[in-house]
Amino acid sequence: MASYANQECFQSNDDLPIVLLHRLPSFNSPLKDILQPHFHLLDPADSPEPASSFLSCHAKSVRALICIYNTPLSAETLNLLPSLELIVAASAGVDHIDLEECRCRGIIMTNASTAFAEDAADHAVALLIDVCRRISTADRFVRAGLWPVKRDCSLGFKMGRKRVGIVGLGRIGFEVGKRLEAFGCSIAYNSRKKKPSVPFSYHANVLDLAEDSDALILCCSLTEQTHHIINKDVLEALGKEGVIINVGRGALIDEKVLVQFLLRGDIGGAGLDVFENEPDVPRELFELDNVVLSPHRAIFTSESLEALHELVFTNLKAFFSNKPLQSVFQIE
Ligand SMILES: O=CC(=O)O
Repeated sequence: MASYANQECFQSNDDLPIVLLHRLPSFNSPLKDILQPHFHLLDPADSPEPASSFLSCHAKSVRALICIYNTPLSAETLNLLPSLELIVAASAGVDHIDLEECRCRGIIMTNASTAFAEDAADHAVALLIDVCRRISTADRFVRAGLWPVKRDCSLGFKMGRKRVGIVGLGRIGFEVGKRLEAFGCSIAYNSRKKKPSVPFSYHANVLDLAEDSDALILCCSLTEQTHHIINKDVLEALGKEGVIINVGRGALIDEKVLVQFLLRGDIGGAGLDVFENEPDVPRELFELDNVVLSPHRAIFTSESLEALHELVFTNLKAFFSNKPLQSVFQIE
C-alpha cells in the first residue's frame, strides 16, 4: 500500500505546488483525493467558466499538468499554458497528446507504462489463450445449457510452442514475450530499432514478422508511422490459421479489413481489447467464436491503478523538488 504522507513543510494551500488536472468531466479519478493534500489542484472541469478562460486565467502559474487517461490534449490547449514544463500522462499510450507541440516546446512527459505493463501483458496472453482454446465460447456454451444436449462445442487449437511475433517491444511487449516463453513459444519482434540486450529475434518490418508468426500481438504506440500498420498484406502474410491480438490502440489495425478477413475465414482468430471507434465495436464480430472482445481494459486492475497513483505522485513530487523523474517518455 502506497503512503502519501505529507513530509513537506508547506504551510497552507497557497504554498502547495500548482498542478492542473486535464480530464473530461466524465473521467473522475481517485487521484484527485490522493493528490489534494500535497498539491494545489486546478480542475477546469469543475469550474463554471469555459475551460479556455479558466486556463488563460491560471496560465502563468501552471508548470505541471496531469492528463487523465485519454483526454485529448491539443496544441491549442497547450498554447494557453506558456509556463507548462511537465505533462504527467496517466496512461501508457500518449497518442491523445500533441507530441509535436511538446517536442517543440521542450515539455517533459512521463507516462504510466511501468505501472501498467504486467497487467496489460497478462491480458494480452489471456486473449491469446482464449482465442486459441475458445474459453469464452465454452463459457457461453455451458451458460446456454447446451452441454447436456450437444456434448461438444467448437474445437480450439494449441497455444504452446507457437511462433509469436510482438509488434512494439516496449515494457508491455517485453512482459508479453517473457510470459509466452514460459509456454514454449518462440518469440520474435518488430520495433523501430533492434534492442541490444533482448533474447528475442528481430524483424525490421511487420510483413516479415507476420510471415514468420502464428500469432501477432500488438503492443506498440499509435503514431503516424504505426497507423494501420496491420493491413491487408500483413493479414495475408499471417495466414488462415494466424491469430491477431491487440492491446495497443484500435487504429493500429485497419479494422474494416480485419472484419472482412475474419468473416471470410481468411485469418484464424482475433483477441481485441481496443477498437478504431471506441466504444463502437463492429457488430459482425459478435457472432464469431474465434473472436474475443474486451472493452479497453487490459491495463486495469486494482493493483495497477494503485501503482499508477503512486507513480503520478512520485513524478510530481520529484519535479517540484528538482529530483530525477521516473518513467520519462522520450518524445522523438
Ligand atoms: O490504454 C490504456 C493506456 O494507454 O493507458
